[in-house]
Amino acid sequence: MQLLVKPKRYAHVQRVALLAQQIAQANGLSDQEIEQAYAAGILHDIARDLPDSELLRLAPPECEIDARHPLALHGRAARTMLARWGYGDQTVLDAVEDHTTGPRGQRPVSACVYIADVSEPGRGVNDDIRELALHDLNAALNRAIVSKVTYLQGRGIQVHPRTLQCYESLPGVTSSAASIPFPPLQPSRNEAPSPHTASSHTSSTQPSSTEH
Ligand SMILES: Nc1ncnc2c1ncn2[C@@H]1O[C@H](COP(=O)(O)OP(=O)(O)OP(=O)(O)OP(=O)(O)OC[C@H]2O[C@@H](n3cnc4c(N)ncnc43)[C@H](O)[C@@H]2O)[C@@H](O)[C@H]1O
Repeated sequence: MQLLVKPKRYAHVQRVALLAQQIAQANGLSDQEIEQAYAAGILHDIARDLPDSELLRLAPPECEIDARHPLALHGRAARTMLARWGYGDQTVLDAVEDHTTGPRGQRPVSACVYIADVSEPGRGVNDDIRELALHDLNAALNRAIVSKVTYLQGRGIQVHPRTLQCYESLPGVTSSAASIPFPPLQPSRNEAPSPHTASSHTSSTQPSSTEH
C-alpha cells in the first residue's frame, strides 16, 4: 500500500483506517465488520494517485462526471484493482468503491469508511461529523452527505449522481441538486486545469437544510 500512494496520502490512509475501525466499534458493528472497516480504510485510496488514463481504463465512466473528472471514480477503479488481484471480500470492496460518492444502500461498513474519509483529523474539517459518528452512525452519515454536497456545490463542482442519490434519500430533503447544469466541457486534469475545479461555475440550487 505504501508503495502505491504518496507518503502524505499514506498518513491519511492510516488515519482513515483507524477512525473507520473506531466508528465501527463505537456503533456496535460485529468483529468481522470492524475488521472490514479497517481493511477498507487501508485500501480505499490505492487508485487515488493513478493518472486519469489508468483510472478510466480500470473503471469505464458511468456518467459525464466520471468521464470529465476521473478522480471521482478512483473508488471504483480501486475495487477493480483489488478484484483483479484476487481480493474477494465484497463488503470491503463495496466500501472501497463507495468511499468517494457515498454508500449505495444500507451498508454500515461503507458508512464508517465514508465518514472517516471526510472527517479524519488530518482534514481539519468536519470534526462535528467525526464526533457524531462515535455515537450515531446514521445521523453522522446523513450529515456527511449534506456536508459533501454543500462543499462541492460551494466550489462549483458538479455532484456525482451516486452522491445525489444518497442526498435525495435523506429525510427532509425537498429540493433536488440534480438540476445544476454542467459547466462547459474542458480538458481533463492532466491536460489543463480541471473543469471540476472551475471557480466560474456557481450553483443556484443549494441543498435544502435538513435536521440531522
Ligand atoms: N460526490 C462527489 N461528486 C463529484 N466529485 C467528487 C465527489 N466527491 C469527491 N469528488 C471529487 O473527487 C476528487 C477526489 O475526492 P476525494 O477522494 O473525496 O478527495 P481526496 O483525494 O481525499 O482529496 P482532494 O484534495 O482531492 O479533495 P478535497 O480536499 O477537496 O476534499 C476531500 C473531501 O473532504 C471533504 N472536505 C474538504 N474540505 C471541506 C470543507 N471545507 N468542508 C466540508 N468538507 C470538506 C469533502 O468531503 C471532500 O470531498 C476530488 O477532486 C473531489 O472534489
